[in-house]
Amino acid sequence: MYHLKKFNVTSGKYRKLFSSVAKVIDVSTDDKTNITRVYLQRPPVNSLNSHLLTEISYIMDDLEKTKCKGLVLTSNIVNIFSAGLDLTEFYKTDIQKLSNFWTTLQNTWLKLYTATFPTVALINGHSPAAGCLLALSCDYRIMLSPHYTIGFNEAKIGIPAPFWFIEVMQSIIGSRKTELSVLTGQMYKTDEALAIGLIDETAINLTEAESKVNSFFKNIIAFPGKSRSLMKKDCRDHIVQKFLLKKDEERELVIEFIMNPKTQKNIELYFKALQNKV
Ligand SMILES: CCCCC/C=C\CCC/C=C/CC(=O)SCCNC(=O)CCNC(=O)[C@H](O)C(C)(C)COP(=O)(O)OP(=O)(O)OC[C@H]1O[C@@H](n2cnc3c(N)ncnc32)[C@H](O)[C@@H]1OP(=O)(O)O
Repeated sequence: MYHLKKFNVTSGKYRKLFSSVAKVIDVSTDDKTNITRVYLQRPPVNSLNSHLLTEISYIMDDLEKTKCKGLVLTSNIVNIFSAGLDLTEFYKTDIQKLSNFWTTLQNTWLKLYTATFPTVALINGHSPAAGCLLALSCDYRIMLSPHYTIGFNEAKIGIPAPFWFIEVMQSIIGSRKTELSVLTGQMYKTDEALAIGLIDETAINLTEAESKVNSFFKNIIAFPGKSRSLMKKDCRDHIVQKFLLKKDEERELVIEFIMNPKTQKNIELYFKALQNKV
């Protein structure tokens, strides 16, 4: 359950706006700029389960209502931005739970992708699969170097990345690079990601990253009217419309695919490999 609390913890630069019972997210807003920082903090690896996705979804709703001027999406977990979807949501589940989970993912993604305010991903750790999607769905990406990786690795698990994951990547790095990337399940190091345009800037530490985040917002914050958000809508609308058209059909395909015993076996093996890695 998510609560909006406008309590004034104003001792620091930021005032706390939100709190959630399980605290899988921390949120703070700069009083002067009305730019909000959302920190994912679901141990151990910020994997996206129903609860975390629902929290993100509520926050997106609240930020739209409170006329947020900008969102910075980042992580409070050391070395991890997000490990992508929580694979336990796929493993030994039932149709109703899976259906609810997928619907939550779809709805939450749509809110992030169509946010009317500017969004920046400060990628301060590894970002595979749906973690990569979160970052790609923001308007701008700044990633810490050199140790982290980002990309769609779904091919390696034996589950296809959904068409809208692929189309978002295509809109950023183009069709050929996306095809090469998803078919090989390639994870890119920070500098490689910059070279193919998957991210916009790199930073050697958090201080430099924050300074780049501030420059991004400084450039656009004074733009008058709604022209920026209208153009963002135009740039993304072809993906959004296709997504809305196919959303229900896709959920059924996902259920069929994930519930298949062969897929369950692949997920089990992948989990074992994760646990046994040296
Ligand atoms: C036409 C038909 C279409 C049908 C389509 C069907 C389905 C579509 C769905 C496809 C979409 C998928 C998107 C996804 O996001 S799938 C998830 C992909 N994510 C990963 O593969 C990440 C795997 N994890 C890692 O690579 C690493 O854990 C790491 C994130 C780089 C962090 O490494 P490290 O710091 O070394 O931590 P550990 O590896 O030791 O992990 C700690 C702990 O966390 C567990 N874990 C890791 N990732 C996940 C995860 N995604 N879900 C659940 N649990 C995860 C890991 O097993 C460890 O657990 P233990 O401590 O118990 O060992």
